[in-house]
Amino acid sequence: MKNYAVIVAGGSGSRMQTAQPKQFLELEGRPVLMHTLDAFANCDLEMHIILVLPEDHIATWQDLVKQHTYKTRHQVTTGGSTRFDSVKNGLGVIDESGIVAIHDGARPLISAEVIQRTVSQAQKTGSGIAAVQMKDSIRQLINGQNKAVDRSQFYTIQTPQTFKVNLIKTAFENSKSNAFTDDASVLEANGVQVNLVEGSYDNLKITTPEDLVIAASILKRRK
Ligand SMILES: Nc1ccn([C@@H]2O[C@H](COP(=O)(O)OP(=O)(O)OP(=O)(O)O)[C@@H](O)[C@H]2O)c(=O)n1
Ligand SMILES: C[C@](O)(CO)[C@H](O)COP(=O)(O)O
Repeated sequence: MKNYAVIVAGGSGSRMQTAQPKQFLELEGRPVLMHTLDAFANCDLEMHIILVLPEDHIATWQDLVKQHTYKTRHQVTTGGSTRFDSVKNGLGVIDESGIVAIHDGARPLISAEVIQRTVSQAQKTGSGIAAVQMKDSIRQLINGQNKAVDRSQFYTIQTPQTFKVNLIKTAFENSKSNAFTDDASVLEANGVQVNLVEGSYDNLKITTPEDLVIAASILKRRK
């Protein structure tokens, strides 16, 4: 069965508040996205990598590829106005059955172990979603009052979110909304229960400026 990775990097990174979208910013000497793509290229699953980029930043990426003499094989397609639309465009490139790992370009610290865990689970059950248990105490707002809740009942959801291709393509095609923040929710809304696997606390999403500092220090620790 063929393995695909759809790396979504079609966002504008508004919360990062930088001139360039965060996926192109430098992290330990290379753009964030190159770390992300290489994690999939080097994970021993022979993945066909599909990179989803904002239409108006394809030239930015091409310049970076030249500047870094970047050789990792990948296919580029354009994103849409929401994450859902970008994933749908990425899935649209795939015309064979197999397994697809959908991953945020903005999660450059993903490890081979977590990728492999999601792929194995998806091969067995149709889906494998990286998740970690909450570490903080949490409270829920109910009718304006905040109430303590049992954190052992809650997970923080990450990517990769990995699926059998036919299952997730059908869910995206059937969806009437594009307001989902992740792919597991699209499958669930199509009536299919999703399966979680252990993610990693290292697998942070670069969202606000301090995340870049934390990511750089994790990469230094790995050297
Ligand atoms: N239209 C969009 C929006 C988001 N993404 C991607 O989805 C991932 C997770 O989204 P998020 O962190 O929210 O990225 P942005 O939308 O770029 O950030 P922000 O919400 O701060 O603007 C990122 O890799 C982002 O590039 C995408 O491919 N297409
Ligand atoms: C898909 C995701 O990374 C799972 O944690 C997340 O939902 C996407 O990020 P956003 O900031 O909610 O767009």
